[in-house]
Amino acid sequence: MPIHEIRHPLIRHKLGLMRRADLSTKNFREMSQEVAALLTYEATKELPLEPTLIEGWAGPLHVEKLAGKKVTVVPILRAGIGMLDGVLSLIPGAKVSAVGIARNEETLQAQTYLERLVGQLDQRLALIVDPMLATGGSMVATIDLLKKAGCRDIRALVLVAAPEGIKAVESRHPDVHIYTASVDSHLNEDGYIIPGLGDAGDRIFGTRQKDI
Ligand SMILES: O=P(O)(O)OC[C@H]1O[C@H](OP(=O)(O)OP(=O)(O)O)[C@H](O)[C@@H]1O
Ligand SMILES: O=c1cc[nH]c(=O)[nH]1
Ligand SMILES: [Mg+2]
Repeated sequence: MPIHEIRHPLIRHKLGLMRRADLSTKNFREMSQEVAALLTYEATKELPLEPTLIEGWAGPLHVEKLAGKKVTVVPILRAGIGMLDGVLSLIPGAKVSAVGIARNEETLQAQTYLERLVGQLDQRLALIVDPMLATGGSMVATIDLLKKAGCRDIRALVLVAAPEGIKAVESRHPDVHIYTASVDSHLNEDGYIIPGLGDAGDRIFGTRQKDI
């Protein structure tokens, strides 16, 4: 099942606060990072481990370490930056590949303006971060770029997902697992998620919020 709605009490509580229209920019930013960290915990639950021999305080000892692919975090600019540090708080050694995509407000088409993929993506697990999965256009475009660069193990972390966006990702990229704090009801006529969070980029960057 490629969609994972993480119904952890801490996530439910924080997301409930984030839905408040009067939440300050500071608190919205902090909670975006906190929920991102909690989603990271879930998205990495099945990562393989391997035994390694270390010198412990009482002598040689077998412990476990992460095996296999290293991680690249892929924030979709701008709003994805609001989740980046939350992921890095748990995976501090990860590489970061930035993708800049802006949704045209009239057509809702995703337009790519930056592609800065680093490292050997064919040997890495990519964790895409973006607060909102609405029509799915931005996420599908990002996955297209990563696959073109050879990446085969891709997971998406989003704060809120609309059924329309989930369907779009599932039909184009059924191998990509989506981890979200909430599957919301639907999109409104302007392509905003209901109940959603409003314009996540504006709330994270403190810019004007569109009248929706
Ligand atoms: O699923 P979609 O219909 O593509 O919509 C979701 C995208 O829209 C928002 O970004 P926006 O284009 O507003 O850019 P910003 O992050 O620079 O604010 C959001 O952060 C997603 O990237
Ligand atoms: O609800 C939405 C949809 C797209 N982008 C946002 O920031 N919010
Ligand atoms: Mg925005």
